[in-house]
Amino acid sequence: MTVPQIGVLALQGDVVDHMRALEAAGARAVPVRRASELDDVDGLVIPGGESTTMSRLLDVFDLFDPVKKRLDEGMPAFGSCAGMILLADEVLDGRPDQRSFGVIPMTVRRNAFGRQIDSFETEIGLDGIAGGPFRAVFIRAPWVERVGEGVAVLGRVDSGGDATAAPGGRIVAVRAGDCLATSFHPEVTPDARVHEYFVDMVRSADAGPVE
Ligand SMILES: NC(=O)CC[C@H](N)C(=O)O
Repeated sequence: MTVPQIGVLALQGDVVDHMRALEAAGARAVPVRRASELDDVDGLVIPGGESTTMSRLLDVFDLFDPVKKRLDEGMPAFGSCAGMILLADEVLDGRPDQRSFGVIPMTVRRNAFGRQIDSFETEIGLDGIAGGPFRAVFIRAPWVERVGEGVAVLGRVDSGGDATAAPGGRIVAVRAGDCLATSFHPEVTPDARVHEYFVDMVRSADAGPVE
């Protein structure tokens, strides 16, 4: 597959920015609003927005189970912010009725930075992404408090002396197999490297494991 077709879950959130970033990264981007539209995609982006609302809309549009099925079958996915929350298998400070796909074994705390500062930008290094630090934009962002087996930590934010943070800072970017998740919003900056990284993941998933 030279030009992968990547869906952006288009129920709510910053869909258009992700589509533009995916196209800039060499993919064809399509919005996904109904289950049949999942059939044609090689990967899926779950955008930022509000995870509680997205969880509800996934049920209303009968999309939760079809998306979960494709994810369980190994479809590559990238979740940013609310999308990260939707990929987690444990959500703290969530609403009791909010659901997530549970494909990345990690504990995510919603609005975690909110108690310190609502929205902020900072430069962070990302493992596997060359070319120097990445300008990361955090908007009522979650952080990751636990990563399970098979989850690689790709990026952290300096926790500014926060004694409850793990050494090295709060985890804000992870990869588990063909799933990628960031607390921040790479789609709002012109730097397409995170989307390029995901597009490469989708290409290699299609090629299958290296023998
Ligand atoms: N920018 C975002 O996606 C914010 C996420 C939001 N706080 C949530 O819990 O879903």
